[in-house]
Amino acid sequence: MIHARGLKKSFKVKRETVEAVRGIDLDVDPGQLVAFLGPNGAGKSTSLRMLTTLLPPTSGTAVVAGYDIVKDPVEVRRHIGYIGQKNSAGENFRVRDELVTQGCCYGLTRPEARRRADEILDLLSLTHLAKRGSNTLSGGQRRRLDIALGLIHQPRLLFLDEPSTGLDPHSRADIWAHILRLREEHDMTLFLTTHYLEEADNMAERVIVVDHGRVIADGTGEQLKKDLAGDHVTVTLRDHTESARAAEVAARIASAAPEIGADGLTVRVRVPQADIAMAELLRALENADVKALAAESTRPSLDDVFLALTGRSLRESDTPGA
Ligand SMILES: Nc1ncnc2c1ncn2[C@@H]1O[C@H](COP(=O)(O)OP(=O)(O)OP(=O)(O)O)[C@@H](O)[C@H]1O
Repeated sequence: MIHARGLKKSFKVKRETVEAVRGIDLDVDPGQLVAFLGPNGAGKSTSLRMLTTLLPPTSGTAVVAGYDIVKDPVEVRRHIGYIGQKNSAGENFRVRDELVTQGCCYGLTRPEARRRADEILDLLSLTHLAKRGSNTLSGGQRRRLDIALGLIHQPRLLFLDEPSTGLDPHSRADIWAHILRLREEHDMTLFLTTHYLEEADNMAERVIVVDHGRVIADGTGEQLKKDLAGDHVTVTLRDHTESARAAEVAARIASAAPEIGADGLTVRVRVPQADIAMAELLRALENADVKALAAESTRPSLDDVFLALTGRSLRESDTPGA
């Protein structure tokens, strides 16, 4: 559904060149739900805008929904939906009229556009709001209308740029319920950007992490966490003089060298499976006469994956892509 090779985009800003996207290779199969995750300025929107033909690439190629983004941009646009960060709905139209107008813009006859508008209103639970002005909708309702507008021509591939940003938790959950429904009931391919780690982790079957305009990780959330961050067990010791011995014991079950805390009272060790390893470690410490006061096991998050890859936390990262 998406095949990109060496996709690059740089912008000239005064005398400087901003390398927003530095060479992205990508293959997305039909039906996948892909989250494109990265800190502010990583190049997510620029990549999306190239794939949706809104921006020409500086170099590289991409075939999207079967058409080349440079040679056949009109065909690409006919076969995809794109929901940008800004509201696409106008201020002064009624919800259903807006959808019908959009349908006509895509070449549907007025009766076809009306029929399609009604289907989509139902799909996005907007039927009861059909006659409302779009400027009277709540943030979540308006976002659903944006998605509806992107679906009027029945694309099989939908790009969403930060679909849930700026919404309250309830509306975010609601948007996600609708996104998942689109995928399940209509077999759509969904490619979305987000910087909400939990959303990417819980909802997407594939997470692509970008940083500084490059893909730095690609896989299921579980795979990335297992391969790149791993489970950890942290033991708090009674006596800091025992930390070296505790680390020695911990090293026997570790998948990486144990870390001793600055105060010498904690030993943190990466393990293949935290629940099994914790019991094993406590037993081994007891056998070695090392007294443990407490033990805690932690499963990694996607933020730990990002930290392992870049040395920075994704939650706090706000670095420009250049
Ligand atoms: N039109 C432009 N002119 C100059 N620089 C730009 C332009 N558009 C984007 N950039 C720069 O390119 C880099 C990537 O921006 P982009 O918007 O793609 O990042 P992003 O990952 O989508 O960030 P965010 O999560 O904040 O939306 C940033 O450094 C940005 O300032």
